Amino acid sequence: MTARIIDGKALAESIRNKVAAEAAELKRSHGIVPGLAAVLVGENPASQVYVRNKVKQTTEAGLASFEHVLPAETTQDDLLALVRQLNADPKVHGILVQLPLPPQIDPDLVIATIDPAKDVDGFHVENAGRLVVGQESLVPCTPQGSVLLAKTVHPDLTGLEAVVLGRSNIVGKPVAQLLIAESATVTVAHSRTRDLEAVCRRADILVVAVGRPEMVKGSWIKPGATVIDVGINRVPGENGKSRLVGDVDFKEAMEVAGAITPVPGGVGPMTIACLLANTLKAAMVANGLTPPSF
Ligand SMILES: NC(=O)C1=CN([C@@H]2O[C@H](COP(=O)(O)OP(=O)(O)OC[C@H]3O[C@@H](n4cnc5c(N)ncnc54)[C@H](OP(=O)(O)O)[C@@H]3O)[C@@H](O)[C@H]2O)C=CC1
Ligand SMILES: Nc1nc(=O)c2c([nH]1)NC[C@@H]1CN(c3ccc(C(=O)N[C@@H](CCC(=O)O)C(=O)O)cc3)C=[N+]21
Repeated sequence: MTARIIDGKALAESIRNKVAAEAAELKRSHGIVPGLAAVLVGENPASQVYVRNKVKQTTEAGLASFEHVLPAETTQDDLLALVRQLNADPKVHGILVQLPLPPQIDPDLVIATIDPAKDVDGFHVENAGRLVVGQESLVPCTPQGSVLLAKTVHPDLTGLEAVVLGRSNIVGKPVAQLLIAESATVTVAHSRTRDLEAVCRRADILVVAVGRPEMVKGSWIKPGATVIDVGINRVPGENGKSRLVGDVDFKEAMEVAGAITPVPGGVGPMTIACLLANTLKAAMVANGLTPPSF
């Protein structure tokens, strides 16, 4: 069997087009341009790819993009001062502080300082808590994108066996919460899980976010399962160049899975599309308007 490849690029493009149309209408009817401020501290190579794609797609969707690139030595106080300034800026509806941050800065404190209404990453405890209890919130982008991709294969996830490999606050845990909300039966596996391979093999939907290049092999996958590969890993490629691979061994998985997201072209583009959708949503809610669903 050869798995169907889930086209994250195409779905992301359709979401971005919808954001662009809604943003144009918002500008025409209310004179509001949703603004996204992104803060990058230091020079993490993975983060730079993200920033580059993000700025381009933000402006293409008709949103305003405010980039703040700070040196790696930036103090925590200086970063917190910038976050407070962005909280107070009426042109800024969404704030994203790129993670990871350099060691002198406490990421929890930075996230806690972001106005929850502008927290388009959905990392603030207020948004994380709202997601858990099922209240309206800004939902983390990568988890939102991952579940939207799974739903292209299974529009109704009710009763399906879902395994999430990884329990980080930014990916694994919110993915699990979204799958619970979709009425899947959810198992969260991590580095202390016993017999990981057997746990993964139970999954109808396997979402992998471990940050280990090609760790999940074909033998870990139930025949016909849907595999959502969140991993973005840069590994040495041919003639000195690097290439991107996921956390799943794509070649092996293709032989077993029913459907799989590629890397690149899977979850990555969806993360950015959902970020733009969250920024539009934040701008509309800030102005007392009802945002569309995506
Ligand atoms: N596509 C996108 O837009 C995005 C992609 N990513 C990618 O997703 C991946 C995960 O990111 P993130 O959640 O931030 O990573 P973290 O490092 O924060 O979390 C990794 C999780 O995987 C678990 N884990 C690590 N090694 C193993 C192992 N050998 N066996 C079982 N479990 C293991 C850890 O377990 P434990 O908790 O026990 O330590 C942890 O829960 C990365 O490749 C990252 O680059 C991230 C964000 C966005
Ligand atoms: N506060 C915060 N929020 C994040 O969401 C966040 C973060 N920090 N730090 C870094 C990670 C990583 N991340 C990516 C998003 C999109 C692509 C992406 O667009 N990937 C494309 C293109 C890759 C390429 O250009 O080759 C793809 O997979 O097809 C990659 C990586 C978001 N992250």
